[in-house]
Amino acid sequence: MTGDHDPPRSIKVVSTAPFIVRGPTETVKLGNLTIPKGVHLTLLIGLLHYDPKIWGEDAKEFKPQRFSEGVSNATNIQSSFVPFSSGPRVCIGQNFAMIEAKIALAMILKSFSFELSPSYLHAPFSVVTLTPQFAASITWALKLLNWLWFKPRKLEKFLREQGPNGNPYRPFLGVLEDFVSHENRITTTNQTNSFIWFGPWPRLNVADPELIKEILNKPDVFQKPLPETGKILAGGILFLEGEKWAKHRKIINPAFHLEKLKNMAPAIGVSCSNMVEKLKAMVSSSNEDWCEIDIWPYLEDLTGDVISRTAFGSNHEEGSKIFQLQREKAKLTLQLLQLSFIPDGGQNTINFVNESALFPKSAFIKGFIMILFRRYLPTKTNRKVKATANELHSLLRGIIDKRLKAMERGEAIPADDLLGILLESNSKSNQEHGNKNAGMSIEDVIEECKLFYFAGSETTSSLLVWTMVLLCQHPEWQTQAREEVMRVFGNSEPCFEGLNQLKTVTMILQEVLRLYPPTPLIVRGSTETVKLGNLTIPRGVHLTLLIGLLHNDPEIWGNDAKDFKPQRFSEGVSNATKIQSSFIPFSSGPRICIGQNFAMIEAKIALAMILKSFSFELSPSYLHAPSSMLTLQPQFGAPMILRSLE
Ligand code: HEM
Repeated sequence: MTGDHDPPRSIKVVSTAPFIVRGPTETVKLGNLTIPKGVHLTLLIGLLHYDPKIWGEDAKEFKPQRFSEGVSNATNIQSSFVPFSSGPRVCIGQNFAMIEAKIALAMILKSFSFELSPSYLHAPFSVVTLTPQFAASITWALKLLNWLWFKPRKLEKFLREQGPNGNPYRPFLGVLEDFVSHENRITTTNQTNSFIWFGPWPRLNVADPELIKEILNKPDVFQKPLPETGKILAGGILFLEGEKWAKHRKIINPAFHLEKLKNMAPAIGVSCSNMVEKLKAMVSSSNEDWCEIDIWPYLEDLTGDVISRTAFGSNHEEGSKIFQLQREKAKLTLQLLQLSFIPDGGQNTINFVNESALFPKSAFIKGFIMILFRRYLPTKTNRKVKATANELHSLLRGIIDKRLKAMERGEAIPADDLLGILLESNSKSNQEHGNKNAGMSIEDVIEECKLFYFAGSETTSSLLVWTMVLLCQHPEWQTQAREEVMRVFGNSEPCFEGLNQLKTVTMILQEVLRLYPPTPLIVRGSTETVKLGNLTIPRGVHLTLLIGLLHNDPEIWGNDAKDFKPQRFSEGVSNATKIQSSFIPFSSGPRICIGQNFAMIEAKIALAMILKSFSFELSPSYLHAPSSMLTLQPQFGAPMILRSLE
């Protein structure tokens, strides 16, 4: 639009053609009519040009001489000749078109005389020139159709021809039901050769250790599908890819080096000892020497508190507030998903092959729809999620700004917490590249801090709770672990140096990670068509890496695969199975969990402190219901009877 005047605000273009269409953006008066928004007006240029009232009785005749005195004298009604439209949006190319037409005509006239062939049929018809807007709508409609129907059908055919089986594709809620009933039963006997539907994407199950290894070793080819859905809960490195991921990973890595973690061990100890003190107070306030407590919320609080302390050190108070807000936000968001398992009937170990737990489909579908519209519907929960997210963001920004200002003033910033190490590593990266924007932006740092809570607290509390449950179910291992802790630490507080000597505790934690991996499955999608084993995987197929199933496979772990036997790790992880890379609770390859050492140190300190202070057994009210939403959690908590030992 290069006219001297802007088009009238109340009329907007709908399309251009031999006729022109307009639609008012608000109710307007037009002559005697009131035209509300939503009514389209077809401006019939053709009819106008043939109108005898305007052009005379010979309106339909070819009489160029009517223009002999110029356009303005050709009719008595001005603006009746609008082949190029009129007003501010008059055709910008009218002169171009006239020049071109004149040159072409002049050359033809110079070279030829011409007459109509007898075969000529006079049949002018109008081909609508699509406006970009119109074209875009059609393109989008076709894309949508392709996405929802043609592509899934093509992928399905492609997969079936190669062997894998699954339910036929049924768009919309049909495929959701498929997802619900299959994914969550973690299902069927022939896992690896089957797929389920997740929306229009087929998800192929993979539980072969070699294939899983191959997938995880090629993070550029096998990336996280739908990172946007993950970002609803957290941002940061977990959902980054390519160069940005590599940059963040390099900057964050130093924060998780062992010598840094060693410095964080005392802070972890403080959080653990605070929790133990609270539990002791509960026991001593009861009339007996024991007390029934649901240990799950205590462990959730513990791992959040540990991140608050280790991430923000001196700003621990603000860190705790951040944790509360983060948890509130995650809970509100998960409320929208409302997913849950029905208990599996009190089995001793979760059985990933024959798991009969089911999601209530209606709750799932309702939750899924709600999350889809989460950003658009101003529901009470949505508004609360947004307000919480804003508060969280400004708190984090406040802490980071304070630290950055201190750095600018040349003050020594605390470099023994995750945030300090992150900022230090970031500023090193800026210096190395001689560019103050080479590292992460403040927004990036904020996202990474939020991710520490998300990735680090639910996972570690999951490990701790299942460890306690299994130690209740196998009291002989509880006794052995306690004896070891007492041998190593005696009456002193557990410290970093002693953790390496906790062989039995380590074996127990590993066996729990095998049977109850906090992240029982991870998903990838290929960025291009690739060979994977005997299969060709086109882009658009998702791959579900069934860590839980892999950890329970009798062919890998033996016939006692489902039993709790920490002794299988007595010679270390590499000797626990014949097939290497079959134990991957922290994933593997370049994107292996950055916090695995952190998690193990935290779990050992916490467990050592609990074992020193209490003996524990399951309460009769305990219901064994491992439920996997994002991490494996006890759906009905973990009520236990704690007896004080000190
Ligand atoms: C028992 C505890 C934990 C388990 C079982 C666990 C498991 C995992 C797994 C399976 C992944 C890979 C996810 C994927 O690629 O889709 C992962 C990634 C990650 N974990 Fe952990 N995690 C634990 C604790 C932690 C802790 C304590 C932190 C930090 C404080 C942490 C931070 C991360 C981060 C940042 C990533 C993303 C790494 C990347 O993409 O490069 N995790 N974790």
